[in-house]
Amino acid sequence: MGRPRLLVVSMSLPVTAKRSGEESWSFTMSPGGLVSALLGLKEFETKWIGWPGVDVHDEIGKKTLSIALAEKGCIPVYLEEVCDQYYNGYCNNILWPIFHYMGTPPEYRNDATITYQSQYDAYKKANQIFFDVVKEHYEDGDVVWCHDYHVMLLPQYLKEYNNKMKVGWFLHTPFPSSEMYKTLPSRSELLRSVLTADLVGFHTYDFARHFVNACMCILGIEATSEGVVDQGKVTRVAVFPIGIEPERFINTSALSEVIQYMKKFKNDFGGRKLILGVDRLDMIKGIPQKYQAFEKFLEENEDWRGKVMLLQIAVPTRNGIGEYQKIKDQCHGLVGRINGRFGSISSVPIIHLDCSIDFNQLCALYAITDVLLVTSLRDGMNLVSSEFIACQKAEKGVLILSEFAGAGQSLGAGALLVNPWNIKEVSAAIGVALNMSPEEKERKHKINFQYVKSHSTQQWADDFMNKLIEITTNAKLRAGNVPYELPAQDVIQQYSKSNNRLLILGFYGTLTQPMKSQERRGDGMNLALHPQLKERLKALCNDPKTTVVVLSRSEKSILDKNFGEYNMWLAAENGMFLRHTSGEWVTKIPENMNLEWIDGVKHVFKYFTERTPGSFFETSEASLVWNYEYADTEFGKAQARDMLQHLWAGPISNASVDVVRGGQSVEVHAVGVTKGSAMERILGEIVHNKSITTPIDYVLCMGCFLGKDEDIYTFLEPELTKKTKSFPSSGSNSPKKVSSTIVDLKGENYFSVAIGQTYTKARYFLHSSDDVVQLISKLCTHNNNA
Ligand SMILES: O=P(O)(O)OC[C@H]1O[C@H](O[C@H]2O[C@H](CO)[C@@H](O)[C@H](O)[C@H]2O)[C@H](O)[C@@H](O)[C@@H]1O
Ligand SMILES: O=c1ccn([C@@H]2O[C@H](COP(=O)(O)OP(=O)(O)O)[C@@H](O)[C@H]2O)c(=O)[nH]1
Repeated sequence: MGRPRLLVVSMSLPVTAKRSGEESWSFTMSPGGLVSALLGLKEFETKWIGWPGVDVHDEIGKKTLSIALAEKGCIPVYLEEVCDQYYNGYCNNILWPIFHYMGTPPEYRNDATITYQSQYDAYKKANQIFFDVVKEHYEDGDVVWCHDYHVMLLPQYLKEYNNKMKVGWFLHTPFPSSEMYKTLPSRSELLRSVLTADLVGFHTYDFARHFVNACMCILGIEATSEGVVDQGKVTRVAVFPIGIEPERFINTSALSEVIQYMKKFKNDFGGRKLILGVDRLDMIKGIPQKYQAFEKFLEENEDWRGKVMLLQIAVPTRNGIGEYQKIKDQCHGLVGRINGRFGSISSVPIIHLDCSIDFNQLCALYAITDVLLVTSLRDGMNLVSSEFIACQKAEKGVLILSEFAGAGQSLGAGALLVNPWNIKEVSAAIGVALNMSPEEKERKHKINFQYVKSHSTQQWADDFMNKLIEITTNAKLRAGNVPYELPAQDVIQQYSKSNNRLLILGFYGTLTQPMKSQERRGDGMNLALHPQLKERLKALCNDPKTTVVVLSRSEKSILDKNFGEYNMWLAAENGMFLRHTSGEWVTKIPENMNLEWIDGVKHVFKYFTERTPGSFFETSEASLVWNYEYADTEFGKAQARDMLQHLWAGPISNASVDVVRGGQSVEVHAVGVTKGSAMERILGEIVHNKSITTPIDYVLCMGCFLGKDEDIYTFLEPELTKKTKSFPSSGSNSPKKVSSTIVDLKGENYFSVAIGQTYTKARYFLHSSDDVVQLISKLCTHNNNA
């Protein structure tokens, strides 16, 4: 199968257009790492959709620019009147600062036409325009790869239009902690849209974790090991650290023109050691902090004055935004002060250039640099660091790298990592770098060079695309496996044919009334059997051919109260305790299970229950569940998030427990306590107790279970039970071998059913416990007729 065509969508095209005549256009390369990185995508047939950097209002202009761009594989998106409020406003004045921990900017007060809402409206409109262009150029089978915070609504628009589209979204900036993200007024809509993509990618694990946390805290949805699940739809969240195209830098720095530049620059710098900075002139890059640290270094190291210089390439960016003007003025002020303090007639310590530079010159500078100084206050990745590593020659330079750049995680081992806010620390690192031995420089360089060489842009893109294709292909396969609505007729037919049936039923959400029709209670929930089930269940339980087990996370007393009068098996606390209603409870807690954490957790649950009206918690011997279903939803979510933080910081920090964040609950239990893992013990007990001789030839297993408990559905899958299972016998710790003939399941006599969810390992689903009532009624009718 050939590679699919790739539609890359990003705010900016790789080239910025400038009109040079009515029908003619010239182009320069757009600045920034996103463009540098994506230019490396050589192995895909790619069309790049984005803004050409200019507004074009006449038809001739639009047409000629489209033609000129088509030759470069680019398709223009004209943003026209929304451009300013979209790009300068919502993207770069609202999302950018929040994503980089610079806080939510206050609304403009002096211009009533520019409000938070007007900028968000422009954002929506612009995303709609991007969508229109994608729609026009999309061909069946294409992969649409959306880039960055500028197009967070695009995945939703695309999926609403055509759910079969393969859509990925990658964020090039940090994704902040949910504490910061939640200040964004449109936080939920943006998250929900991004979650419609098939794959969501980030540069680092921290960013991915923050994103998943935000989804859990803000949308109240469940996280899985692979991503997040929202209303049955799984969105994969994964980490893909971007790289550069190393050969491009290695080869360029070997060009004779570049070698000439190297000689020239060395000569120009008069033998002084060179500290280099290459950044867009952006607040996040920490350029003022860099200057302050260099000033401190010069202050404290008189010997180095006149022997070292800092060259800062401050690439112009986002000039339409006031904050970017301010940072420019601030930098100029600092440079003036420092040069005034430490300069001489023949030289100044800092050269600050407000411009881009030619690629060959950039490579030459990287090659002769003694120290590359990266002081980003926050940075998605920072490709400049990798580019510097790739251009090094025989005499190696040192990388000083901010721990707040994504690159800190990849290149930290071969760099001097610093906190850019700590001026003293950065100043000290400058000293260490300038005095580092050639051997140490070589050692550090080697580590990083290996990394840069082996983590190219192409590799990054391949990894993302392969994952996206794998996911969408599996999703297609899975689509065939999506559970079917339970075929009641088959359930009854098989039931009537069988002689030894096993019914495993959950309680909460399965045998209780559907949530909405239950009364809200302030004092916790009085879990109660659905009133319409009482008589019917009794009839089933009394059928000698049928064994009924209620397997619940609830504690013994709740099951006693609801089911004590029925002829059935009760498995409380996910199978930790078991009894037939005619007998006593038997403990199934493994002897070595550590339960010391219980009291601490109970304390935290009590604290939050008292402060969250409508919430309640269930406590049992090996697990606790805090439920906020009847509390205010938003407040409950926020409390759950705080609660988790308290738990991790205290009572469970070293305990072997699993913490499961359900839809509207937090559950803590000893590691490995799942319904599936309890099945062996339960079956062993039943088989032993009933002295079963004929195999179980019918299983109906229904529940509204947490993801971690869905192992119950697979435990009895006919394929798996073909193998011999060993069940521990009653009162003995040694497993008793029970042959697979104890359960004789084939495809048609095994029904695993998830209630109210379609993202499940179960074969079938039912909408709600009302359907369970219907089904059990039908089974009873069969009993009566038989
Ligand atoms: O297009 P601009 O608004 O001028 O900004 C340029 C780009 O800045 C950001 O780049 C990020 O992407 C890099 C590559 O992944 C990463 O190394 C860096 O840390 C980020 O800041 C922005 O995310 C892009 O959308 C802009 O095009
Ligand atoms: O005059 C210049 C100097 C550098 N760069 C490039 O800008 C990118 C900066 O990427 P980085 O990831 O470091 O930060 P970003 O600007 O994307 O935030 C690098 O590829 C640089 O080579 C540029 O476009 N023009």
